[in-house]
Amino acid sequence: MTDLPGRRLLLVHAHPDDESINNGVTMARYAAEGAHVTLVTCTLGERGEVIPPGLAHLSGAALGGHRRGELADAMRALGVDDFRLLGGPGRFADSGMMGLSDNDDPGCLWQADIDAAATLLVDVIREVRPQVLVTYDPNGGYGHPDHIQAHRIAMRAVELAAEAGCPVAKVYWNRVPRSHLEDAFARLRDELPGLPFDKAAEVEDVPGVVDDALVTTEIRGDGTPYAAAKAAAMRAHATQITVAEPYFVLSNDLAQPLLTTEYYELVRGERGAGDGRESDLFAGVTATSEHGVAP
Ligand SMILES: CC(=O)N[C@H]1[C@@H](O[C@@H]2[C@H](O)[C@H](O)[C@@H](O)[C@H](O)[C@H]2O)O[C@H](CO)[C@@H](O)[C@@H]1O
Ligand SMILES: [Zn+2]
Repeated sequence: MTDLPGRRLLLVHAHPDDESINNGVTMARYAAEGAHVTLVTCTLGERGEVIPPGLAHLSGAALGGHRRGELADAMRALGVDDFRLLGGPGRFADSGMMGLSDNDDPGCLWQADIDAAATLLVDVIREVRPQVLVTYDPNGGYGHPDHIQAHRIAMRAVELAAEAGCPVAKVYWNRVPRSHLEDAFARLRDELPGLPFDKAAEVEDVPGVVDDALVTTEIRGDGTPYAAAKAAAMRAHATQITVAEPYFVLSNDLAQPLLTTEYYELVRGERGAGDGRESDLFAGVTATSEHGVAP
């Protein structure tokens, strides 16, 4: 694998928009630094709600196709050109929110066989040979069936890839430290009267919120072009997200902070040297002949 850029990052997400919300700064930074960034999205989000009234007619396959276009626009904003749908467009349907009858759709991600879906992701790992993989925690951040399955598929694919001689050196889960969110929500509540939003979400509504001690790594984007890139990528997902920096809402119209520092928990692999949190997902990834960072 000598023709690949040195550093290779793979992100596994459930729907178009999750990548920008969770990792927009991270993806933009590493793409700008010349790393190879690969996004795998598991569904097209065809069971999502639609915010703009002018697009309210979109549903099902039409919405899925439209969100595929939003994803391409978001990737352009982040400078990422390798973005794929797991198993190809429409292979796995959006499962809907937990508890809905949509979850019983035999073609939806929630009903997918984990090993079969993970094998599709192993094909990507064999091709790209990422040193680092990012996905959700076991609860998918907030309990959405597709997020939970994306976690299960990604973690199983890492196991299968290692057995096949394609180890992923470091695996991270998306996280947000509670204390940071509490400060950000305090500011949001103060500023809410001047915002184009009526209500604020709660700290516990934010996917992946955990005690600070669990957060091993932070990728800072404040004061960099990567923060603006993230906001532009989130705006590209206009059916799902309305941005009024430094805040945004989903279709539930509950305002939450648009985070320009992104946080992670290292769950597999060795932390980089030094005290405190890592500031680089590739910290400690040693150059090797096959999978490491090129010397
Ligand atoms: C961020 C995310 O994962 N969005 C999912 C989610 O969408 C939410 C859902 O429609 C909910 O009913 C709304 O209240 C909330 O505002 C939405 O963010 O679930 C959708 C259906 O599975 C999915 O398409 C969307 O990407
Ligand atoms: Zn999602």
